[in-house]
Amino acid sequence: MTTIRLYNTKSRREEDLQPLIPGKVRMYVCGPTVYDRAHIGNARPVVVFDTLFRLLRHVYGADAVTYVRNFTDVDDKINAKAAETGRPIRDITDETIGWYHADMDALGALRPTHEPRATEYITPMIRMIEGLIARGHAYAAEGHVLFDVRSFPGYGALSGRSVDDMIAGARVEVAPYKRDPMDFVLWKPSGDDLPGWPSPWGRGRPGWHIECSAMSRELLGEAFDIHGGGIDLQFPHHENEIAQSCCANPSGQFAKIWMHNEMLQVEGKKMSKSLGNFFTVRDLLDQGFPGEVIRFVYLGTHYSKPMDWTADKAAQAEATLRKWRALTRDGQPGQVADTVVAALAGDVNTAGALAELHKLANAGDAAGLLASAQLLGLLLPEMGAWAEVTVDLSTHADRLAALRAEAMASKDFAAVDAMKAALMAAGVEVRMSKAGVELLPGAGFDAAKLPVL
Ligand SMILES: Nc1ncnc2c1ncn2[C@@H]1O[C@H](COP(=O)(O)OP(=O)(O)OP(=O)(O)O)[C@@H](O)[C@H]1O
Ligand SMILES: [Zn+2]
Repeated sequence: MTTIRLYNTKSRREEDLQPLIPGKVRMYVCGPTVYDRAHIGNARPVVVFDTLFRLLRHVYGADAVTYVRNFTDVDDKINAKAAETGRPIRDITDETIGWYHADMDALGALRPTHEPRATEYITPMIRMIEGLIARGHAYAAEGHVLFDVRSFPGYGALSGRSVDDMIAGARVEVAPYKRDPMDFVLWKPSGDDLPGWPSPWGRGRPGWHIECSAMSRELLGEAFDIHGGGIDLQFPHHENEIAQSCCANPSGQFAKIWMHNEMLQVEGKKMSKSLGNFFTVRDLLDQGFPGEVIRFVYLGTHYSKPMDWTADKAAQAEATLRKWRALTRDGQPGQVADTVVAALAGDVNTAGALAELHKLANAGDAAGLLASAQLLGLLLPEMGAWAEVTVDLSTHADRLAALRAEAMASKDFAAVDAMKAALMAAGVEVRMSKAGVELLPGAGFDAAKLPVL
């Protein structure tokens, strides 16, 4: 059986994946807080861990892999959205989950085995908090329950920092009910206008971190193989998850391998809602970028490296996929190439796997290309509709060539420039050379926007 090697953020080295239960793999990935459309940064962990999920299913068998990704549907940002819009919280979270599914399906991401909603796991959260209090790791104060960070010597091990360094570096909330500024909230009180559940500490709601600890324990057990998420979650979220889970279940070891995807950036900064420098997956799909093209762009960069979205990368991805789709159009998938599996098994080296796909295409191995690309979530039959669009742009090309010939004589290029701009606005790639005029439908092509001749 193929050995999969993964970089473990916790041990800071690559490790062989050796499932705790031989032959079965359990993976948890932190999912979205549902109050708004996912931006393309939020989609990066989805594609990364979907690719790993597909590899695990290939190596261990589809039924041997359990993948859990949660929905955080109780959060102050959701409450704020409800207050701002006057809409019921459940409407907002249901609608956002529907969008999330549609957008991530469009990127070829398989649905995880379980997608728990935090609000359906309040009882296990309360039970876990009670356990933490009983073991002396948490304390109740003024309707809140706080985790006592100093009670867990391993705090900071994931990010490699001491508690004192963290206090200096983080913006920690100082509150009168906290024994230590680093102590974090497990439970907080809710007024009548906010969502709340009865608890031993009064009506209230859970803190964010306890959700993942409680849901992973319910669905995967006290110890499991892989925990993933964006690197922005390493501290404090994952550090807090480890503290909660290890203290509540001292015999378990929680997650064995921690994986973190680097950030999708805009001009060197993390794409994020708070910075306002974001656009959504839906924006790209609406502009006509096929989901498959977006996925290909993500796969071009290793998950541990920051990446930018550029139109240039999308154009290259689209050209490659058109070629591969044409090559594999009438064929059936053959064997997945060992070279592609080997690349992915080396810490999910997706860029390396794409390089192997290029080799298969160059060798004319259509059946191998199709099977191997599908392992990466590409060239799936249900994602190919966009590539079937064939358009005849020859009339437009002839007209542009004629305008250019006139302009050469008159030295007035205004009409050429206007026609070129109109074609580009319709998503047409315009290539003009001495040899002639070539027009190709590009990313975002929309026949309805073509200039009328
Ligand atoms: N720019 C980004 N690049 C890659 N992953 C990201 C980026 N921004 C958020 N993520 C990841 O998206 C997932 C969903 O996170 P969540 O819904 O909490 O988004 P968020 O962090 O609130 O977004 P924002 O930072 O824009 O407010 C997490 O795994 C998080 O690490
Ligand atoms: Zn989490």
